Amino acid sequence: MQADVTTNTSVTSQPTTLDLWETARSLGLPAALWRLPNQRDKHSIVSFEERLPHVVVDLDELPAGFVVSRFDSQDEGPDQPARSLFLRADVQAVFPEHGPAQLTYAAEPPRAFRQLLAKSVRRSATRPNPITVRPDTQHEAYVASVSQAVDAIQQGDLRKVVMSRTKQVDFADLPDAVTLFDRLCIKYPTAFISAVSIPELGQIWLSATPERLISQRADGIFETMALAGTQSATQPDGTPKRPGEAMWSQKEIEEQALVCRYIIECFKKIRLREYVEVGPKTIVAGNLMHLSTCFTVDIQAVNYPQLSTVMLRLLHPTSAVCGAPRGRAMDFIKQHEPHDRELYAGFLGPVNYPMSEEGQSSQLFVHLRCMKLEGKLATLYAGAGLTEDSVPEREWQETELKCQTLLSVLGD
Ligand SMILES: C=C(O[C@@H]1C=C(C(=O)O)C=C[C@H]1O)C(=O)O
Repeated sequence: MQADVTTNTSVTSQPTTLDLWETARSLGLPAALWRLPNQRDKHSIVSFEERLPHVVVDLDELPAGFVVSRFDSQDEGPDQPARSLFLRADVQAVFPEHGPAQLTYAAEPPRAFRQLLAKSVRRSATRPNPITVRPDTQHEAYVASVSQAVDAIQQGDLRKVVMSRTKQVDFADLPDAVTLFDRLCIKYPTAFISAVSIPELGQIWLSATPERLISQRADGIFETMALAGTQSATQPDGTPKRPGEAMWSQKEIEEQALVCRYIIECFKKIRLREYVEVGPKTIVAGNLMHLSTCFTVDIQAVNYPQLSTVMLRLLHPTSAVCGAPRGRAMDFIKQHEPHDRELYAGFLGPVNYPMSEEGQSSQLFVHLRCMKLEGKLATLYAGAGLTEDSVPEREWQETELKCQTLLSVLGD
């Protein structure tokens, strides 16, 4: 059942995620709501800047906030560091699983803010909000572009390229992003779940991504991961597969190894050898399984305080979402994909944020298994990594499976 949001006038000193989200939305203010992998607390921030600044993501410079970056944020010029939208944490809120919400104001809110926030938002009796999935018109073109990519790879122009497609879904009524966010949190406990409202674009983005781009943890550990290779997490009879039961083909093993190599090349560029590499291992990401290798570095031990910022610039967009070599894969994507990826396959997450008692951390994720909401229309995005052994129809089926991650929480 889809919830309906109405405002009633009872005063609350205990705002919910929905109260804060709706207060921001009604004042045209940007907001982000997220839940980290394997955690239960939800976090939210509201920015009092109606138009978001574009910033260079420098973790030593930015104040606490939430960053959202386009897939092609590098395109401002070869020597320009990527620029990202930045939601400054003017209000920071943590919503523990049990116990009261804690709100902190870092700036003076607009006049109506506290007043509106004090009026709790109730979901009125839930009303069905059926969805209609628009018929796919992209199948033929997608399959043709996979064949072209395979030809280009076989001719040696490329080693790997990630081609994406979209799927559009109409809601009967305006969907409630917080209800969808809550459903994603329940269904995908190991994913990074987020909802980001960008009023100046008229968009809300929702995602349940399995892929960490970079983290700078409160304990001074840098983390990144190489994720690739995809298969269903269920047996043909519908029973869940255990990770140990996953069988990986040579194609998938090589595809993931390419992403690992790409990360190691980035470490090499900065002459960093002291990284710990664990994997590849099979991980479960909702309805899917992937191969994952985790890389960690002790930032203090290597005496490289800028490591996270430097690696972010080198890594994005990784060969897990773009391809290898990066420049040629990017050109191929621009030539062959009919849509603009916008924030899909970009990165997002909290930076310099007091996420736990241990201190601040920055946690950026690759924006996958995501959709853009514009009014009653949802656009879902999914891609597949192509190598010389790709079979076009199978790659299309892989994008269908990836769309299911979000699609499965949209209906009633
Ligand atoms: C491109 C996507 O996912 C990426 C591509 C994968 C693959 O090609 O197997 C697997 C995980 C992600 O790194 C997506 O979900 O849209």
